[in-house]
Amino acid sequence: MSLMEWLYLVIGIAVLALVVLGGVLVGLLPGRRRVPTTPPAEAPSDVLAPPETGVTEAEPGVEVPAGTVAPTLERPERPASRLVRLRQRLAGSGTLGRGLLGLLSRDQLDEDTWEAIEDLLLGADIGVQPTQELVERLRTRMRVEGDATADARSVLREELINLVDPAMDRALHVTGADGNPGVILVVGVNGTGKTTTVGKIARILVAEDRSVLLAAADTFRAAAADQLGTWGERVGVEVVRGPEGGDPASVAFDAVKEGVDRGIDTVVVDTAGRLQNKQGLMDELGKVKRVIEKQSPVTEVLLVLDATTGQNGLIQAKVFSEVVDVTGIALTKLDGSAKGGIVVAVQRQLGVPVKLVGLGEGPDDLAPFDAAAFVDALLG
Ligand SMILES: Nc1nc2c(ncn2[C@@H]2O[C@H](COP(=O)(O)OP(=O)(O)OP(=O)(O)O)[C@@H](O)[C@H]2O)c(=O)[nH]1
Repeated sequence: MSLMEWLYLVIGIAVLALVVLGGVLVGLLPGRRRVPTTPPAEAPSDVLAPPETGVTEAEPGVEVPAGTVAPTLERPERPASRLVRLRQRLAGSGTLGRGLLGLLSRDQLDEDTWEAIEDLLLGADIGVQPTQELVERLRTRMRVEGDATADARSVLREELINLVDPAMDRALHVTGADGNPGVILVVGVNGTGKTTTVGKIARILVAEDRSVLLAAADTFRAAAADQLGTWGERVGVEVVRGPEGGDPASVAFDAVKEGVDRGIDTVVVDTAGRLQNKQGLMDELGKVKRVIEKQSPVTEVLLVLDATTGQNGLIQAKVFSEVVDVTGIALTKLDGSAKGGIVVAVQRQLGVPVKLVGLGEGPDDLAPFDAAAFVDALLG
């Protein structure tokens, strides 16, 4: 190779080296790093993927605060079957029936037997007058229908049902006229189970798909309003209440007004039952009723009576029936009384039908009263 050829070769290699070196240097300059035109396939999905925290994805537009649990409302039992379910709760049920049947089935219905029958009836709190009437009817029928045909059980059943009076209107008047709410005014001596009964009535109405509002017009006892609040909460029923010691009539008025404005089906008003004097009670209950009726008529005045208080309870109940026009009786704690005859006595003395019976402390242990089902429970 000639000298000139060697020279060209060296120059060529030098130029090539310079080009390569220049390219490398340009590539290393800051701010000029090449951005790929196609982003890595995973990059966008990394941004949208839910964080791996185990939190459930929220629905768009729906806020779910952490730890929130939707309140579950209870579905109360429908009232139709309650008396049958509760029949074994009638304290001493069967004892009276078995005792009477045993005596009536004797071969000889002598005077001693009739006296024993009378004693049994009186002991069950049926009352003197109804006992005499019943014994008279039984005597006649057993004599006329004779030994051969008389079935002591069916005779006794029929006569007891007659005594309880199946013809009485026992429907609870819960519906108002002209689109107004029905208004149930609940009265009675404190401690008879009045507030509890108001709560149980609310459940009966809810079970029948009616809208309900409760009025805590027993402003005398603050706990009564709280108690009602708890009953209401369980079935989604609101309670209108006022300040402790406030005017009961004003609470009742507000509740019924709200009932009218909101198109509520039934407003149930709980009242205080202090019995310090008849005039005071008359003034208070009279005012409550008058004030309610500026909004809408009272459709039912329900007197709550404790079955375990016997004659004493009846005397107290009578005071209420003189003060306010009672249209029905709720007889509570019949499960704690062996004297089912009180049903007859109370109807006779007050002249109004027993419409509901309390047969326990459970929330659905209040049943519509039915004469035949009651007598069947008594007969066991
Ligand atoms: N065993 C039984 N207990 C009942 C019945 N009805 C109510 N009670 C109980 O009687 C107690 C008194 O009931 P309350 O409703 O607080 O009495 P109240 O008459 O409202 O008293 P005030 O609110 O002061 O008027 C409570 O322990 C009730 O659970 C029932 O039918 N059977």
